[in-house]
Amino acid sequence: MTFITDIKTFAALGSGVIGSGWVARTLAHGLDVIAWDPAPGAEQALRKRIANAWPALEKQGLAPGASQARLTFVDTVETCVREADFIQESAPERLDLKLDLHARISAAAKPDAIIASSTSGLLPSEFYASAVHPERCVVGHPFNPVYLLPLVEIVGGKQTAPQAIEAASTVYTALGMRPLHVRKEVPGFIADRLLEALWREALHLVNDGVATTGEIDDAIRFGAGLRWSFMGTFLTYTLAGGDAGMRHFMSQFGPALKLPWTYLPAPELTDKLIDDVVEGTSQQLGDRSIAALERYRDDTLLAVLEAVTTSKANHGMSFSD
Ligand SMILES: NC(=O)C1=CN([C@@H]2O[C@H](COP(=O)(O)OP(=O)(O)OC[C@H]3O[C@@H](n4cnc5c(N)ncnc54)[C@H](O)[C@@H]3O)[C@@H](O)[C@H]2O)C=CC1
Ligand SMILES: C[N+](C)(C)CC(=O)CC(=O)[O-]
Repeated sequence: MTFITDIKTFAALGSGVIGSGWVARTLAHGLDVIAWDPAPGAEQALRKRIANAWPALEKQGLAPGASQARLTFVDTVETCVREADFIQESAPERLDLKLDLHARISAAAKPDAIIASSTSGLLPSEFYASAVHPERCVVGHPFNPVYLLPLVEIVGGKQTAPQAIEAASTVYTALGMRPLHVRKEVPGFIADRLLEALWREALHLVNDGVATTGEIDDAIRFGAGLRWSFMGTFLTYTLAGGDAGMRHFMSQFGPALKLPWTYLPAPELTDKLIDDVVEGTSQQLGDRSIAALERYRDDTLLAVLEAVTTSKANHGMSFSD
C-alpha cells in the first residue's frame, strides 16, 4: 500500500486558528495551498492571519518559491480536496461535524492522498467511521502556533494502515515538523493529557482562591517552563534525584503523590511502574553521566534565558515583564 509523500498541493479545510497555521507553514515551505472554510469572510480573515505570521516565517527562512500568492480559497469541500496530495482538516472539535465532513472529503479525494485531522483528542476510529479508504486516514495533532512549533502527534484508527502513519510522518518531517507516533488510540493522545492535567490544577488553584491566573502563569514561566523547552519531566526528575538518579527520586518524592497535592488520582506506584520509569529514563540518559546531563541542562538553560531576554528587549520589555 503506497500513499503520496512527495507533495506539491496541500488542502486545508477549516481556516481558524489551527487551519491558518497549517496554511502559513505549508506556504512557507513552497507548496500550493487550497483552503476552504464555510464562515462568511473566512478568506479575508485567513489572508490577514497569514500576513501576520509571514514576518516570523521570513526570519526563519522561506523555501524557494514560497509565496502567499500560492494560496487559493475555494467554495466547496470537493474543489478543495480533489487535486490535493495531502489533506488537513482543522474544523471545529465536534464528532458529528467531523464524521460528516470526512465522509465528503474522502469521497472526493485521490485514494492515495493522506487525510489528516488536527483534532486535539477525538478518536480517529470514531470520526473516520464513514470515510472512503479509511486506511489512509490519520490524526495529525499540531500545536499552536502551527507554523513555528515542530511537534505533531500522529494517531491511527482501527482501520489506518501502518504505511499511512509512515507516509504522514514523512510529509510532516519534510514540512519541518517533529512527528510523534501515538501508538495507542486514546482520547487526548499524549501531549493534551499532560496539558489538561496542568490546566485542571490551574483552574482548581484559581477556584480555591489560592492564586491569580497571573501568579499561576508566573509559576510556570519563571520555573519549569524555561527548562521544558529543552528537557522533559522524566530526565528533569532524574537530575532531581542527584547522582542516584530516578530510583532515589522515586523513593524520596513518590510518597507525596499519595498526600495528595493535586486533585488528580495518581497511579498506584507499583514496583513495575517504578522499574518502567527507571528503565525508560536510563535509556534516555544513554551513555551520558548525570554530571554531563547537568552540564547540558545548565548550558541550554543559559542559552534559553539569553534568548528570551534578548527577544523581550527587542519588543520593549524587561526580562521580568
Ligand atoms: N486552538 C488550539 O489551540 C488547537 C486546536 N486544535 C484542533 O484544531 C481544530 C480546529 O480548532 P481551531 O482552529 O482552534 O478552531 P477555530 O474555531 O479557530 O476554527 C475552526 C474553523 O472551522 C470553520 N468551520 C465551521 N464549520 C466547519 C465545517 N463544517 N467544516 C470545516 N470548517 C468549519 C470555522 O468557520 C472556523 O474558521 C479542532 O479539531 C481543534 O481541536 C489542535 C491543536 C491546538
Ligand atoms: C487547548 N487545546 C487542547 C486545543 C490545545 C492543543 O490541542 C494543543 C496546544 O496547542 O496546546
